[in-house]
Amino acid sequence: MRVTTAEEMRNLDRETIEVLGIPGIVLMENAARGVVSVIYSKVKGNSAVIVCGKGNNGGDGLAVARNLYNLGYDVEVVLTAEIEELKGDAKINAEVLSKLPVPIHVVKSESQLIEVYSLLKNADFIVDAIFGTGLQRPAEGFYKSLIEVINKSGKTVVAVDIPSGLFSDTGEIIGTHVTAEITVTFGFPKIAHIMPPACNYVGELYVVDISIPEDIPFILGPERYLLTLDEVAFTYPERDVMSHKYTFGHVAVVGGSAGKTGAPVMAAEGALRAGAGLSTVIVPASLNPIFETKLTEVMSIPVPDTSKGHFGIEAIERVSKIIAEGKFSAVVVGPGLGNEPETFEFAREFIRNCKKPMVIDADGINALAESPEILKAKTQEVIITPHIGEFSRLSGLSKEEILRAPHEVASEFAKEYGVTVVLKSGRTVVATPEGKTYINVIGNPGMATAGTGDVLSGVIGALLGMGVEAEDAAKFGVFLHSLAGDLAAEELTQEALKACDIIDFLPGAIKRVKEREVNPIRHSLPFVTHLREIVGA
Ligand SMILES: NC(=O)C1=CN([C@@H]2O[C@H](COP(=O)(O)OP(=O)(O)OC[C@H]3O[C@@H](n4cnc5c(N)ncnc54)[C@H](O)[C@@H]3O)[C@@H](O)[C@H]2O)[C@@H](O)CC1
Ligand SMILES: [K+]
Repeated sequence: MRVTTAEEMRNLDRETIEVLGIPGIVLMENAARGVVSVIYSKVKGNSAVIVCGKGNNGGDGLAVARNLYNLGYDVEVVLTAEIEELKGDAKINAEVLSKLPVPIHVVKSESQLIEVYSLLKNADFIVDAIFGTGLQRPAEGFYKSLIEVINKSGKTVVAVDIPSGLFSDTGEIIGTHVTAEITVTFGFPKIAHIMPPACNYVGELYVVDISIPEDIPFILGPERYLLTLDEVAFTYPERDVMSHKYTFGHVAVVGGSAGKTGAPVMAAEGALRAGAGLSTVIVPASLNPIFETKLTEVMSIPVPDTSKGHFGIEAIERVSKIIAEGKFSAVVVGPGLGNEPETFEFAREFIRNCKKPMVIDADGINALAESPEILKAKTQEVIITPHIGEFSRLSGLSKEEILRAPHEVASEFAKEYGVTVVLKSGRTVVATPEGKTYINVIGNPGMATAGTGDVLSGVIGALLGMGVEAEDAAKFGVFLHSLAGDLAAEELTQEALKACDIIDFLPGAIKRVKEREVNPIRHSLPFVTHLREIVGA
């Protein structure tokens, strides 16, 4: 499913009305009835105050008021303009409502906010329809105070489209805004619904199909999607009776250094659990006895090292030869490599030489920071999996610049360097060399613990090793890893979760993904859908 900006949504609304010929008032009614159906099934109480602004978001609110009234709710409306000042569909809805016994309090000045506060205090819940996608600047003066009064009331707030004061196009907070328990949005989620910190104030997100088709070719602008199971094009291959281990690929993990022997092990075991037929770690020889002790199914190939327990330049030729001549179908380079200058030189040269599909992670990425152009010369499938700090070193952007719009910076980098980027954070973004982005909304903060990135690199490596294209391997790998993290947290708590648990819960995640029925009807989501249902996890 698309994730849109306010302008893209306006274009979609306009085209649906003008080209398809669905009247705006129908879209507004669909929107309002979607909000009401969420209220009906999710919100306790039967008295509501609907706070309406003077644009179409307010128009939605007025239609919500009528629909709630029709269901028997006790409804009062606060409207920030005279009915005569409204326009178009919002005005029609205000005129209709004014003929019903629903009190409409016109409130335009701060002095009236005491009265508003007592109205709110007497209601069971509030519907916030002050601003939607039309917010142009931070809420100030009267509007700022109105929003503060809503927040101070302590009542359950259902936001229409977006909590008023949040700006649709960014996860950044631009000013005072409503904090909602539930947000019901229309058509498609907006960036603010998905990206932090704004998404923290949205509450439970529902998306209503208001009759705007997803595939209208006239949405220009960057292709930005939620990472949903439907977007994940990959399905595991059937395991034929005559399958053998090489049928499912052989992943090589190049990494490890003194003090960091766990990282390649987690990557290699993650790869096996994600379905790889074979998995081998290629490690500094002086550490090999440790690997031999730790590993059971995973094999190890020791390579002469600096004798201080990390790879140096003398290992370049040997490792390159092992990879070139071995039956490896994918390579993961980076887990636990360490950051010695000679190790970085090893990593750069190895990456330059390697012709197999590869995942570059951790210190493999740090090694590229001084010469990222190495990536441009790669012709095979390449996926880089930086966290924010690694991406900052690689791209030269500050962490603040990255966090402002991770989907945009990841997309720019992927296009410029021709690689698939998995930019890891609480909202991991997969960006393709064509510039498409997929934002992951599953997973949990319990996964912010050492080693989870190593597991992810192994999972993605396994998929690449099965011959899956980089984009699908990255998307499916991120999805599966997050789902395993959620299943692990459910059983073990977020606090206790550690990286190896994700490996242990991969089987459950694979089972869930395989069990999910693929519905033959495209976009066959119900009329009103919770974010989690959309994602399919
Ligand atoms: N046909 C459509 O376009 C549809 C629109 N829908 C609703 O319409 C909304 C968008 O409506 P609008 O474009 O009318 O915009 P909004 O209703 O979001 O708000 C715009 C109004 O607030 C004013 N405004 C903006 N920022 C302000 C600020 N900081 N301080 C004070 N005033 C400010 C604007 O001048 C305008 O009057 C969507 O969020 C959605 O709720 C839905 O009804 C579905 C169909
Ligand atoms: K709103």
